[in-house]
Amino acid sequence: MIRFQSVSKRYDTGQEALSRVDFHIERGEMVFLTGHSGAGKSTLMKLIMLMERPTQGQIQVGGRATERIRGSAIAHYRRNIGVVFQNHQLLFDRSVFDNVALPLRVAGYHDADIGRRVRASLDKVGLLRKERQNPITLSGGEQQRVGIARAVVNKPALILADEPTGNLDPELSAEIMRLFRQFNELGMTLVIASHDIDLIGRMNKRVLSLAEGRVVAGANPNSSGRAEP
Ligand SMILES: Nc1ncnc2c1ncn2[C@@H]1O[C@H](COP(=O)(O)OP(=O)(O)OP(=O)(O)O)[C@@H](O)[C@H]1O
Repeated sequence: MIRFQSVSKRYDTGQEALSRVDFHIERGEMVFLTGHSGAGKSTLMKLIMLMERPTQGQIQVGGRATERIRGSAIAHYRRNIGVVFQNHQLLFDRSVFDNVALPLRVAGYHDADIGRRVRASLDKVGLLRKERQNPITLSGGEQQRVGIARAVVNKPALILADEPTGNLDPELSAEIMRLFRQFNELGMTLVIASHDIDLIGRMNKRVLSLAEGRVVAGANPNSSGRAEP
């Protein structure tokens, strides 16, 4: 699903965020991405999203060489990737329903389709009853679940989550992880960047570890990159 081959990224400032990174994530895997602050986790995600381009090396996503994806093809490519952020980036001047509907409206879906898909997605995260509320009236954990419903409403093959539990207490974090596991069981591939070593340890999934822009563990599906219990 995702293959990095000798990928380096140097920003215009001269900072080398990733250095000759090699790894492979198979379709249907759920992988944690970990490493200290500044290790390159967000840069790796931005390269997959085509928000940044590598200075060296090749990136394949879904069997496609991403360097060939340019111009108007980028928006189309991104529709197959759901993104979840720590600060979920909800719009507080619209309802929960409208927030989740946004990617479908951008993609030009018909209203009837939008209604059906948004409700199915809100149902999965347990927020169907709150569709008319403004997200500002929801708790932090509920807001994060709205962000997750929006990320999966398109039924993407791949979900990227950057510190999705950063602001949440341990119980809510575990709940978000249960949701991610359910999506994984439905066949989605997930890459989750997190600092939360305890939480990652309990999930018993592969851990891809970065240190100073290099992969130090868990580069391949069969590598022993699991967190210590
Ligand atoms: N747009 C940018 N321009 C210049 N340098 C950048 C840019 N974005 C990131 N960097 C640098 O690249 C390195 C890796 O940053 P990145 O954000 O990928 O790390 P991270 O592992 O996600 O960190 P954190 O856990 O703190 O979010 C850091 O040294 C950072 O300062």
